Amino acid sequence: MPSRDGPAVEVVDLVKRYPRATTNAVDGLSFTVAPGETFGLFGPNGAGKSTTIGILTTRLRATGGRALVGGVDVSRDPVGARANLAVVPQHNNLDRALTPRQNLLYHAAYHGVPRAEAEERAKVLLDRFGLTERADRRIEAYSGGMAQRLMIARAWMHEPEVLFLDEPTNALDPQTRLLIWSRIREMRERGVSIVLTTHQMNDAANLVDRVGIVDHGKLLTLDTPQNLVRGLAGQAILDLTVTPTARDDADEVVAALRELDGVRKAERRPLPVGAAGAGRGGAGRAALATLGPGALAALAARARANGNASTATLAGAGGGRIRVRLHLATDPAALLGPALAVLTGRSATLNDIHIGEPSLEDVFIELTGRDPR
Ligand SMILES: Nc1ncnc2c1ncn2[C@@H]1O[C@H](COP(=O)(O)OP(=O)(O)OP(=O)(O)O)[C@@H](O)[C@H]1O
Repeated sequence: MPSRDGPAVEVVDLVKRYPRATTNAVDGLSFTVAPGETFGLFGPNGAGKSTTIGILTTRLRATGGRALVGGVDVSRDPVGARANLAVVPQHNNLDRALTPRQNLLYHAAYHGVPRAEAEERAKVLLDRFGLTERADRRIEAYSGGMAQRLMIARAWMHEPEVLFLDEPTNALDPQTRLLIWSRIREMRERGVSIVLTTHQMNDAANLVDRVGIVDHGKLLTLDTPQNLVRGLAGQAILDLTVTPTARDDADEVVAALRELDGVRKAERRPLPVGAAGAGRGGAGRAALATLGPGALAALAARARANGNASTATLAGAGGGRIRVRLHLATDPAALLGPALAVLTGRSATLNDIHIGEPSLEDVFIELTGRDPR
């Protein structure tokens, strides 16, 4: 990577208003990306992420403010800025008149990469992205995932200082997603600065150094994923999968759990996929520990010894399950007994317990709300 003082990307009070729009799509955005940093720009649909990337990659002109890539002002010197960057846009913009290999070579030629070097790079990249077999066939035959792999390989052909990835894993199957995240990780390890948008925040959480969350064109927060998660009031999460009795009301079960000391918030969550199996886990990436049926039985025994000798059952119940997430301001272990006592008192069945930490997605929801845009 070229060594240069100063940030890889600098955005200062950036504003974009589209013609005839009544509000700004980007509304006074400021952030910097350090050399070698992987920066996640997250936000709900319509938050202004693609517009910001459009300006930084010279596809769009800003209405106000400043944006520099590799130290070059994108509106004063778009050609100079383009030499420093590559972009993988949200929509396929491959040249269908060319084969995949030709797409790579054409891109390299545009950026002045000598022919022999370009051919060697194309060979290596086609291989790394699993595209060698189809390298010389027409693009129309490509699936969405293959096109996406090719666009990332193409972006890498001139080894840019800054790589912009706009939803690089959107609408891809899990295998392609894994491959793409691992190639992005390799680019990061080689010192390239990366700006990426994604709605797959928990996938990206281990990859990004810092995250800026935007909404309505404004920056809501900017920090490392660890600090963002730590800053979420309620340090830990206790997920309970519960089957209330047929005569009980699910919302009242949640309300009763909410009353417990140390519970900051209690909410219904969707049941994890596969939750029909007794004792199955599945709180997703946030989960740190699952207590199996043995541990649950021990807890039940403890609750009974404490005088709650009613009819709580553990694991194995049929329908009517609900998932309750307790956000705690206290140690989750200290809440297990009282939570179990509440359920025992209502003759509810406790099917599964997960102790976890909030995820980046929890931070995102907390900041931007639950309503779809
Ligand atoms: N070409 C355009 N003309 C007018 N308005 C636009 C145009 N492109 C985007 N917008 C508007 O600008 C705002 C920001 O859109 P943008 O595409 O930047 O959001 P985003 O965060 O990238 O969303 P998504 O996650 O859906 O890709 C939205 O209100 C959108 O409707």
